[in-house]
Amino acid sequence: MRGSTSRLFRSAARTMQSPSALLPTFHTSLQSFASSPSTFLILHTIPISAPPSSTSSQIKTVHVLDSSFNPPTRAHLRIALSALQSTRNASKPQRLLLLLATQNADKAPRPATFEQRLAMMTILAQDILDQYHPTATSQGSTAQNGMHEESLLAVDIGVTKYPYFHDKAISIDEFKSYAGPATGEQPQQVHLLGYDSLIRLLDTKYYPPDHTLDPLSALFNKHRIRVTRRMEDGDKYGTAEEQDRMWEALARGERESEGGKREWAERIEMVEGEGEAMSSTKVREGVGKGDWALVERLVGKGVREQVQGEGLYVADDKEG
Ligand SMILES: Nc1ncnc2c1ncn2[C@@H]1O[C@H](COP(=O)(O)OP(=O)(O)OP(=O)(O)O)[C@@H](O)[C@H]1O
Ligand SMILES: NC(=O)c1ccc[n+]([C@@H]2O[C@H](COP(=O)(O)O)[C@@H](O)[C@H]2O)c1
Repeated sequence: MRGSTSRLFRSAARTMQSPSALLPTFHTSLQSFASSPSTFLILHTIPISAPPSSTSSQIKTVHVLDSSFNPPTRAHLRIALSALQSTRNASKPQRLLLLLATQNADKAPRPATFEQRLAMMTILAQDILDQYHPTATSQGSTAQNGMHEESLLAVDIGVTKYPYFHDKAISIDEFKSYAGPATGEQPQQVHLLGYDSLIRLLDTKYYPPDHTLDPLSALFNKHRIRVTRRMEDGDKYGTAEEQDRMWEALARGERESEGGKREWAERIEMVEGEGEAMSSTKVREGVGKGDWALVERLVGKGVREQVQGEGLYVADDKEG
C-alpha cells in the first residue's frame, strides 16, 4: 500500500539561517522521514513565510525539479527559472518544488550526504528567488516591493522515497497542502527533466513485472513534462533534432506496442538547453582536480562556498 503523506515533520527551520546551520535540523528531519510511512515531505519553504497553506489563491501549477543535487549546478537553476518564466502570470501564485529522492533509481547515496544536498538546495532556492524577483527580499516581505503576495514565487524543498516519476507524481497529489483552499483541487505538476531523464522515463526496464509503459498513465493523465535538451562535451546525446526523435516516435504512436500512448506527446514540451555543457559529475570532477575556475563556471557562488567550506567532493569518489 502506498504510504501516507504528511506535513508532520515540516522543518523547524523557519528562520533565515546559514545553510550549514540547517544541517542538524535536516539530519533529524531525514531520520524522522525514513522511519515514517510518509512517501513525500516538504522540509523547508523559501520564503519562510510562504508554506503551501498560507496562500489564499489556488496554486494551479507546481513545477517539480527532481534531482540528486550532488551538487546543484547552474543548469538546475536555468531549467527551473526558464520553466517559471514560461508560466509567469501576475494573478497566480507560482510554486517550485526542488525534490530530492532518498532512493535513486540508479545511484548510491554518496558522496555528499542528503543533509548536505538539502543545505545546497536551500542555496539554489534562494538563487532562483533572487533571479525571479530581483528586488524582493529573502524574508518574504513583499509589500514594500509593490508586488501582491499571490503573484510571487515560493520554493519548497522536499524529499521523496520513490525513485520513479509516476510514483512521485501520485505522492505529491496525495499531499493535500497544495490543494485549493475552496475546491480541494490538486494543482497540475510540471516535471522538469533533462533529455537523459526522458530516455529513462520511457525505458520499460524500470517498470517490472510487465515491463510496459502503462504505469506512466498515472503521470500523463493529469500532469506534464518539460524536457530540456541536453548538451554534452562530445556526442553523448546527439543534436537537438536527434533528441527530438524520441518525442516524435511517441507522437507517431511508435511506442504503443510498449504501452506508450501517442497522446502523451501533447503533454511533453521539448525546450532548448543553453550555454556550456554542465553536469554535477563535472563539478565533482572539478573539485577533485582542484579546478575552481571550472567549478565557478558550473555552480553559483553560494553553492561553491558551501562545497569549499564543507570540504565536499574532495575525496576520490566518482559516484553520483
Ligand atoms: N545541463 C543539463 N541540461 C539538461 N538537463 C539537465 C542538465 N543538468 C541536469 N539536468 C536534468 O536535471 C535533472 C536532475 O539532474 P541530475 O541530478 O541528474 O544532474 P546531473 O548533472 O545529470 O547529475 P550527475 O552528473 O550526478 O549524474 C535530470 O532530469 C537531468 O536530466
Ligand atoms: N523511469 C523513471 O521514473 C526513472 C528512471 C531513472 C531515474 N529516475 C529518477 O530521476 C531522478 C534523476 O535521476 P539522476 O540523478 O540519476 O539523473 C532521480 O530521482 C531518479 O531516481 C527515474
